[in-house]
Amino acid sequence: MNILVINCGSSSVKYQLINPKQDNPLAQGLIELGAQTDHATAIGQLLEQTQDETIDAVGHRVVHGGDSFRDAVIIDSEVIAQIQQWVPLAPLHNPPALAGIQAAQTAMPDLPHVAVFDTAFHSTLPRRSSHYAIDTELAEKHRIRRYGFHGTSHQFVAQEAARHLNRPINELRLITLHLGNGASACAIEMGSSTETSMGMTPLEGLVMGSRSGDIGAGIIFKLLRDEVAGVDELDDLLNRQSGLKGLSGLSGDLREIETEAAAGHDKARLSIAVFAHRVKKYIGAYAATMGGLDAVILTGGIGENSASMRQRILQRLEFLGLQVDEDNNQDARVNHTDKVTVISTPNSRVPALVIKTNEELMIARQTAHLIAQQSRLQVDLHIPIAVSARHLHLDKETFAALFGDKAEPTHHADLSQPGQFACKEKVTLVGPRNRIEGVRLLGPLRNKNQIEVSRTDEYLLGVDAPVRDSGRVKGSAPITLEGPVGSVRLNEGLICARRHIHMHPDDAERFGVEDKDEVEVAITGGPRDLVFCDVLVRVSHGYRLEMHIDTDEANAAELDRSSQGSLVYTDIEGRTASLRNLKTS
Ligand SMILES: Nc1ncnc2c1ncn2[C@@H]1O[C@H](COP(=O)(O)OP(=O)(O)O)[C@@H](O)[C@H]1O
Ligand SMILES: CC(=O)OP(=O)(O)O
Ligand SMILES: [Mg+2]
Repeated sequence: MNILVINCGSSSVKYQLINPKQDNPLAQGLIELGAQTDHATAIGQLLEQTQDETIDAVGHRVVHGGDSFRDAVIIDSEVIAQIQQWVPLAPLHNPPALAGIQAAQTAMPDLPHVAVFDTAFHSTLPRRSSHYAIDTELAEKHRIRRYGFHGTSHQFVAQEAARHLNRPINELRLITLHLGNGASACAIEMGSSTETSMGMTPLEGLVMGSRSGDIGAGIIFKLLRDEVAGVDELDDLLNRQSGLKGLSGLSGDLREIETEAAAGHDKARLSIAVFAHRVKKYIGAYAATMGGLDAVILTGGIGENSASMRQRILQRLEFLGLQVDEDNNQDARVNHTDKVTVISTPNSRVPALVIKTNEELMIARQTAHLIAQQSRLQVDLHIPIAVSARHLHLDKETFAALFGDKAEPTHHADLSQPGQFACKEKVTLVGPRNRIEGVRLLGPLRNKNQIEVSRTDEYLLGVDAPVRDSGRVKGSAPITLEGPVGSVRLNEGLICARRHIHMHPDDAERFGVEDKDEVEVAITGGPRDLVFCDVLVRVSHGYRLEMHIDTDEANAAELDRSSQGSLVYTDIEGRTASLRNLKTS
């Protein structure tokens, strides 16, 4: 699937055509806007430049989605109206995004268009970090709270860092520093944003190219009262004439400032010092709010490219367990193929990583995921559910000991999985506390004994058997079996079977899952609906679509024999999407 990703700014339209399964884009470009080139003209040019490739969907970067969106959405008129609402809080970013969406929808009316929001990743901010300390009713009425931005980038580099460190993201406390023209820091605990330096608008927090970042609110009153500037002038002053640009008096481009600083320009030096100091301050703050730190990640044009700025930011953080290797820092180079470089010493307890961000790839992934999910909605997602009562599989030797040397398993009834059948033979399970009689054998015989009971059965028997995938009986619970001819004491073999779904490869393709995936299945439409998590998918040409659960699980959901569930998809990055739709019947 090829996704056209559009990032519309006030002065340019940036685009990339991406196959989300590949690191490098199929095409990319930047079209300057001007007197002759409005958004519609730019989109026209962009389509000419990509005409050799197919486009399956369009992903748009939208900076401010406020609290209206927690995830990417397919754009419709309602979504556009919502984005419009947040224009006053992102005057630099949302109007060009809306103009871009409108132009792209006009030019490509038959394609799905998806909005991916900078704010979405920060929808997990806890109350303590999203609230400003002002009157809560006033804040609520005017939707004044901290939303945070650059979420796509923070999330992308956090995932890359976890992959590089070979640690599950839900074990990590990360600080990600997106340092570009806009700059923000983020504290990420267990994969979720818990603090970030931008607030209600992208003006807050770190020093930026032309934005002031944090300043005392009193400064604004003073400038207004002294009539130094009106409201619009102040807006321009803080958004466009401050930050590195305001401090240095030169420009917002760090490269130029670094050149001048090296030549002795005092204000250029000051601007670098203030920038680095502010970032360091946030690192300390976030290490404290998270109660520790497992890695620091630098990204964005400055984070990826300026070794001297990285050095200033990270020096003297040994007390946090972070020690920079200056040679590695100087040599660090990242690109879309070699995304990650470690710049800390081997002994540094907290690694420091430079990571090439890729907001466009992240937008393409989320767009593709949403489109795939939509198309799955069109297909039949029902899964028949079979409730397994307690039963057992035996090996030849145990069968002979229980039923006699000459005996063979006798066919009673076919089971739904091809080749499997229920036998006439039954045994008694003997536990330390109680016996359970009449437990049916399933055929054909196997090479390992496996006795599958429910938790309730375990309590009755007085044993504690592990939850296991079928076939994994090593180290499982012991049990005694009694048959008509003899009894056998097994040292292992008793399990509580892990819930699973048998699928033919065609089903797996239709559901978009693979062998050994873990999925969730929602049971809806009944009197005791629930979602089964940790359901194992087992794919084989020999299987027929069916979910197997035990009697306890079926009772908990008040299921009868003809019940069906529906898959709740687990997406590429392991978060759960809300596709729990269909009902049992
Ligand atoms: N080699 C470099 N050395 C220092 N700064 C750099 C270098 N390359 C890019 N930058 C800085 O990165 C910033 C732009 O970051 P970028 O992430 O591209 O911006 P945007 O937020 O517009 O996407 C500018 O301040 C630029 O000076
Ligand atoms: C939110 C924001 O500041 O974005 P950018 O860095 O693209 O200006
Ligand atoms: Mg940026």
